[in-house]
Amino acid sequence: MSTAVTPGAGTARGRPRTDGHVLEARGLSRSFGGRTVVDDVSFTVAPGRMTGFVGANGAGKTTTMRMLMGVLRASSGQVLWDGRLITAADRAGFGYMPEERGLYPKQGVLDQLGYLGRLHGMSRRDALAEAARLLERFGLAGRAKDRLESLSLGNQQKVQVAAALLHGPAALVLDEPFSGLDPVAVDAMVELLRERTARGVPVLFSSHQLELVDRLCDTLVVLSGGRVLAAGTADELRRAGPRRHRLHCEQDTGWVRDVPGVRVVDVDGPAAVLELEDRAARARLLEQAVRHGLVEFAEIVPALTAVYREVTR
Ligand SMILES: Nc1ncnc2c1ncn2[C@@H]1O[C@H](COP(=O)(O)OP(=O)(O)OP(=O)(O)O)[C@@H](O)[C@H]1O
Repeated sequence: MSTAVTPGAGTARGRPRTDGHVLEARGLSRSFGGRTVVDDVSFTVAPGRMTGFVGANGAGKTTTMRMLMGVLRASSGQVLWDGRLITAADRAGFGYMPEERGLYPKQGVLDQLGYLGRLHGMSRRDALAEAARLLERFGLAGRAKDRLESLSLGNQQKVQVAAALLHGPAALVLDEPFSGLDPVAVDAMVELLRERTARGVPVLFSSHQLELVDRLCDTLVVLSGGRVLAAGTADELRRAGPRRHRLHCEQDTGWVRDVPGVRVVDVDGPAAVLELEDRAARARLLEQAVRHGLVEFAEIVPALTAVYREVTR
């Protein structure tokens, strides 16, 4: 099923801000040796919104993010910042966590962050102070003087995130920032990212951890085979799929098969999962259900994992 949903004005996590900047991919495509791996991809990352970028291995997420950041040239299409063509100066103000990471393994953690902060125009003092604060938030204050390569991979990852956040970026583009992090580190990172969105920063991150994406994201972009299959809030994507209800009675629910306007997805003894054609079908169903000892009738709110499977099927 292919679903295209335009993000609405409000979300379960609050109204989007209108005072920040908008990052936009417009018709981005990229081919390698004649093979198109990103094909006419368009989406926006709104100010103050956390946008999750999901899709199977090889769907084209990293390639798209590289084009957004200008480290890879697009075969066609544009990247816009506040509705105009993005510039190198705009991008220099972004925080980017590339898939290939790219800090210096032999350099000390704090020194390295201080150096990166200076590259972004911070004073040495401010860069070191902010780096120390971020390391503290990630529980790495005691490792500040250690060489990066002496840290575990998960801890190196936290330093990478700190590097992306250090200079107060105007937008964040993060390629799988959560992979390999323990649950406490995930929580610390969620909190840090939420602080940024609360200030109006647009955040785009890719992830294969759908439960996390569900918990964190205001908006989702689902990529498959280099194309956008669906985009919208998690609630909009849920609503775009079939609406299902769970019925539970005291007696066997096999009778539901004979109720006009009711499509049976599954019947298992006293429980059934159903799709209803209209309100009349619902009324007919409930009338019968009461006679069979109705215990529960409720709409099923699908997990994002189920929605994802549905749209990529
Ligand atoms: N430099 C390159 N040269 C040739 N093919 C490439 C290059 N970079 C990416 N590809 C191909 O483009 C496709 C998309 O890759 P990409 O890394 O963007 O996917 P992804 O969605 O980020 O995957 P994953 O979830 O595994 O990281 C893949 O088939 C990949 O092999």
